Amino acid sequence: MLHDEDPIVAIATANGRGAIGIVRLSGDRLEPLIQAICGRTLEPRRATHGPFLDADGSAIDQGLAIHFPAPHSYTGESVLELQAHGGPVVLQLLLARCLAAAADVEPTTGKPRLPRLRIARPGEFTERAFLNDKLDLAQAEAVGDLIDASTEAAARSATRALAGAFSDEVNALRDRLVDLRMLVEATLDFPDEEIDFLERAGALQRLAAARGQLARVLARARQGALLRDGMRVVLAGQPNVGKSSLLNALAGAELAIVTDVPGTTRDKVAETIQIEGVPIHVVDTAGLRESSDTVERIGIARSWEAVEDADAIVFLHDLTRLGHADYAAGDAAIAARLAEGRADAARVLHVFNKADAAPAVETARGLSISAASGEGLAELRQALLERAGWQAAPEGVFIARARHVHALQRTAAHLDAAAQHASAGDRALELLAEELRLAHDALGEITGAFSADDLLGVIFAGFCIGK
Ligand SMILES: Nc1nc2c(c(=O)[nH]1)N(C=O)[C@@H](CNc1ccc(C(=O)N[C@@H](CCC(=O)O)C(=O)O)cc1)CN2
Ligand SMILES: Nc1nc2c(ncn2[C@@H]2O[C@H](COP(=O)(O)OP(=O)(O)OP(=O)(O)O)[C@@H](O)[C@H]2O)c(=O)[nH]1
Ligand SMILES: [Mg+2]
Repeated sequence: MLHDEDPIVAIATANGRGAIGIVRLSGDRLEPLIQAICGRTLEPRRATHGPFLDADGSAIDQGLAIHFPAPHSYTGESVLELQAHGGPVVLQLLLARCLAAAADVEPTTGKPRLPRLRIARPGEFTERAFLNDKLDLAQAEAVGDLIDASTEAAARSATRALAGAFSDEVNALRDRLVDLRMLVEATLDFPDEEIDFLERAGALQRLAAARGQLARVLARARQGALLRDGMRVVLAGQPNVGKSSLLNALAGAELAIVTDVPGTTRDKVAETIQIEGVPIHVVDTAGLRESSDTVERIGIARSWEAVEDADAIVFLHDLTRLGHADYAAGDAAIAARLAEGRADAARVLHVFNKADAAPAVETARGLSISAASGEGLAELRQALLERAGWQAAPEGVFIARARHVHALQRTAAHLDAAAQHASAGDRALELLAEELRLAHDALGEITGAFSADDLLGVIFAGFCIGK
């Protein structure tokens, strides 16, 4: 599972640029290396100040060394941390020294004194933590999500998932499914009893309760996935309606060029903003119109590509020009093209700009805003959040991935099928058992914990059917 010919290979990385940088090693039998680099043995888990020695005995740096003997470490293996000054050169020297020391051989026997040491692959420390049961899969993924978090809310929810908030919910659900499966599997051994027995044992209420709990976890996982991945919003509309002005107003910075010349924006300008901690990837586009200018035509083609990719489209209109026939024709052409795309009515948000200079439209037609004065922007932010499906206050949310949402959806589908097989019309006990097994498998994919042995263990421990 470690993808290595030699399972005791140790891995190393050098991280950090700034005040402090760490060379971190994980593997087995690190003691000879500690002796070589630190010139002494280290008390377990105690930070010790001293020189990091080069091969000739000179000091590469003075720093803190910590040895975490297995299994009480991040990876569950023996870990050595050399906490040095955070300059790239000093860290590279230290890393090279570790690799060289590990390549060193016993003079008398010619055998290496250390396990092979190589540079770690990305994520390999956390992968080893997972393989050694220090973290489950959802927690290991949360480590990556914490590091990549683009907003404070995303970071906090990743920390919650890393601490096990998501895994705990999944495991509670799994325990319910295991209980149910035990009952159903036991019933299968008594053909006379069938579903009536399960009914009397309360299995069907338990199934419904598990389904309800799953729906709540799914709703929270969806919120978590939104915090992680955010939503792509495209600002589209005719030239000069104020798309670039709106991007700048939402971002609070002069990102895109604004002029009164129609056709100012030639290429996409993208920025990630956050609304209540939800990352919103906003793309400003070239104004949509018929054009004979080569460059502008390419820009407009890119606008349409952005529209295709978007989760939501802000179709921006200009209140000051609503009455003009040319303008109305331009908007109608865009609306027609939007209607050709995939499920677009649901993705399009009509927004009317320049409310500072012309009367607003009635709210049924869309939001009236002013990119210039800021009027209506709070409502627009709320409307975007609503489009994204954001409901929760971020406090309770744990980070999640599309993979988790899909696994939960498949679990839900199998539970629904199980309920169908349990129902009066169907009463197919074997199929009910099979759907519960599939639900259990799908759920187990989230934490990576599922294996058939787990379930068999529980069944054999919980029941003594005498077979
Ligand atoms: N210096 C340093 N800081 C770091 C890390 C690291 O590896 N090194 N981490 C890297 O991501 C994170 C902290 N994660 C860690 C998780 C577990 C253990 C650990 O020693 N676990 C042992 C003992 C637990 C205990 O005594 O409470 C264990 O699980 O047995 C260490 C760091 C962030 N900060
Ligand atoms: N009165 C008023 N003028 C605005 C508002 N928003 C933008 N404008 C003006 O409208 C003109 C066009 O603004 P832009 O933001 O460049 O418009 P655009 O939609 O990006 O235009 P293209 O890039 O050409 O497609 C500029 O003169 C802006 O100052 C607004 O809310 N009120
Ligand atoms: Mg523009």
